[in-house]
Amino acid sequence: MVQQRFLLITYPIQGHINPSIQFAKRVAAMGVHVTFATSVFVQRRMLNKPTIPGLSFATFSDGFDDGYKTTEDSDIVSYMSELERRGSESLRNMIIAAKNEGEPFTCLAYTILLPWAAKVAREFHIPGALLWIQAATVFDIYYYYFHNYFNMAHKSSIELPGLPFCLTRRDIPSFLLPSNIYNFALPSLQQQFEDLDEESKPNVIVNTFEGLEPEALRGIDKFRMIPIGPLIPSAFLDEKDPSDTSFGGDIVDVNVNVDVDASVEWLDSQAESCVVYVSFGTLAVLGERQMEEVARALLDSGYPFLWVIRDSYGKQEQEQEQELSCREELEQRGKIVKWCSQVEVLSHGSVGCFVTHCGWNSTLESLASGVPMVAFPQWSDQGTNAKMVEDVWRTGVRVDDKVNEEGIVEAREITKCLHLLMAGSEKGQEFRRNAHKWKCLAREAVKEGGSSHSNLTTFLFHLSNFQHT
Ligand SMILES: O=c1ccn([C@@H]2O[C@H](COP(=O)(O)OP(=O)(O)O[C@H]3O[C@H](CO)[C@@H](O)[C@H](O)[C@H]3O)[C@@H](O)[C@H]2O)c(=O)[nH]1
Repeated sequence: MVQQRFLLITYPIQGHINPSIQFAKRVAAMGVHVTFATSVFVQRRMLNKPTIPGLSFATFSDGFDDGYKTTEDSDIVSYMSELERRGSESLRNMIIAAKNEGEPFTCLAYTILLPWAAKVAREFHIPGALLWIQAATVFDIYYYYFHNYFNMAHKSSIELPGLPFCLTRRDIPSFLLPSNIYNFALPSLQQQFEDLDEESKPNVIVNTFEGLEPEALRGIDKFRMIPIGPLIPSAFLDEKDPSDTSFGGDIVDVNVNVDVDASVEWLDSQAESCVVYVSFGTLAVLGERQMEEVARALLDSGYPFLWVIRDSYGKQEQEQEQELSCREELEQRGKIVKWCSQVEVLSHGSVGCFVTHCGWNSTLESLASGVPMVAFPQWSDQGTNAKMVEDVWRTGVRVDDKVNEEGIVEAREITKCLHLLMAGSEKGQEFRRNAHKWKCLAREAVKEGGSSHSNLTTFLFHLSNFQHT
């Protein structure tokens, strides 16, 4: 039997690192050797990288080994092309070196925004595998968009083949809307889909599970969609490995003193299901006015809260963090942190609901922990995820983002959503019951013999057969 060796490359941001590092750990636990590669800068800042048999780490330079500080779209566009140039070169070198050492890679797996990795895989005749770290539904929507099924410039809502619900503008990934102002993502995604079109039945490994998105997973015949999620540390899924309590890829600024235990210690002092947990992920930067409205809602609604307010990543050093006007009162009534172990927080018994931007990882982590959500999407795939949270899985309520012409969701709207989930209303109880149901189904999927576990085993088996033929 050929020893399987994966080279897994991931785009250097937290929302991509977490699921891919978890994928690496799962695959390594099945006897595959995995080399996990991402940028020099990000890997230097990763806290507690896992040390498990079969998993090793490699870096490549993206041209910003001392950090990358901008959120300007034009800069990101040039970053992406530099990443492609340097990343492809490094991948080639890694593949050649491994071959020369007699330990050649047998699969090159890559996450989204790195379509050039597929080209390198083809160049060396190594099977490539896309690890799609967003919802299967989002994959389908992009597929239909790039195959000219719809254009939101002329429509206010659409129905797509295989998807059992209608999508309005706010449910569509924001990059596909006429209002989109970012140019860095779409060309890369388009390239990805064009590359997949060249293959006859490409494998797409998806961070979801069968019960969660059955129609989307089967919607497009052209692909073999392989749901293997949720990709969450095993300890939070009741799996066999209780020692796996973190992703192991937290990208924390070494200059920021982060006490990750402080949040859990504070949660320990709170009553059951009474805390509102608030986080908008690792990229979104809420404007000053929006932050004030969230703060007002937390104070007005009266529930204890844990709120993650990160230092804004793109902020220049000379810029001051904007201080909230009611910061002192907030500190008295709840807890504000710069970072926490979100998976630990969500699995804590005192958390009653999650105010989330609906990044795909946060959405899955909340589902797998049985925590109902106030969906507060910002951009990218988050509107689609919010749609499913509210209307498909029915585990939460979405803020009405049409309430204010400036695009600000006002405090009273957020407060209304919080009361709906926290004050024992009939609808809130229904959402809580559903959240519990999805938690059980997520756990079923990943346990031995469950659908995600079996799918991953089968995928690895086919891959090793491929090498024999
Ligand atoms: O204090 C914190 C805050 C976040 N996290 C973790 O960071 C990850 C955040 O991922 P996600 O919820 O997906 O949000 P983003 O960081 O915003 O992710 C980006 O990448 C995702 C995957 O492609 C997309 O779904 C999002 O829209 C995009 O913004 C999750 O695993 C969280 O558990 C922590 O551990 N502690």
